[in-house]
Amino acid sequence: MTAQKLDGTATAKAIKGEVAARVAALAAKGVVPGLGTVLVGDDPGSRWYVNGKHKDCAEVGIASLRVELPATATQEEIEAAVRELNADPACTGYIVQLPLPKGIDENRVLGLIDPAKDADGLHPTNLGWLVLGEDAPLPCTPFGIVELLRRHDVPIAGAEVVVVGRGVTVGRPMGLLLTRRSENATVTLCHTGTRDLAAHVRSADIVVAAAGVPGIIAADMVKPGAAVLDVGVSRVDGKIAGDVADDVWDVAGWVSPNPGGVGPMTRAMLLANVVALAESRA
Ligand SMILES: Nc1nc(=O)c2c([nH]1)NC[C@@H]1CN(c3ccc(C(=O)N[C@@H](CCC(=O)O)C(=O)O)cc3)C=[N+]21
Repeated sequence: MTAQKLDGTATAKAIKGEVAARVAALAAKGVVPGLGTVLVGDDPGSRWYVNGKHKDCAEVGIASLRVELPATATQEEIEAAVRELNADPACTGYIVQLPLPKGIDENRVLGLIDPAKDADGLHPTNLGWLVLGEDAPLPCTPFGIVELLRRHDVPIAGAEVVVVGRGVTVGRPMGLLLTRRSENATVTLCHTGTRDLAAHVRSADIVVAAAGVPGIIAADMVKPGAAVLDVGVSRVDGKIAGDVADDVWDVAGWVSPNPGGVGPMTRAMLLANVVALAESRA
């Protein structure tokens, strides 16, 4: 094991400390930020994530509001929950836990979130602000990946980055974020239609693996010394399997473990987004 660990657990803890200090400064002005969550159905994984978010809030002094709907909830019922949080002054920002049950129009629900309360940064308006280079809540996972790299002094400016996966929560916004002037990376966005994935990955100084295919990034695809971020979350025999094969640690310069890498950073940036929304309103 030669690669250095991109320690998401420790970095998230540091960020939570910074968020707690910002929450305390807001409290001095009489402002208590509140994070809302909308959980539909009883998927144990989703429930586990949402519980974690409320635990994180308690740790840093953010109030939390929990909305739960049964798996049988209709489009109208979910939309009503969103409207209620939009109107609730105690709710600074909120998330609708994805995925929503089959048959629900997810994009319609996301589109109804007040962009000024979009803790996930996934509202079309906020994705648009990202394209335009204006300040707005950032999608938590890409935001967390940038912070994880920065705080481990991995050079980003001028780096060749290969992102594997074009999903809306990770891959697509990751490319937008890293190509901003402030990050200045060169990004190649690979996906299932990419003809020669290995050739692309081999040229990368930074690899963001968000395909959701266990072990898709093999050691012989990685440039020696590269930074490899493992975003994939698959379950194999009840255990979390990332997109990055174990022997990549022998070749890479940095690797984010999974668990303990990008996941805790995603959670920390959600808190950072909520406190930033509260600050901009205070
Ligand atoms: N609206 C919405 N926003 C999200 O941010 C969102 C979502 N929906 N749906 C599901 C995905 C998944 N996600 C994770 C967050 C933290 C960990 C995490 O902290 N994992 C730990 C432990 C993993 C374990 O042991 O199960 C780790 O990586 O160390 C993982 C996955 C957020 N998501």
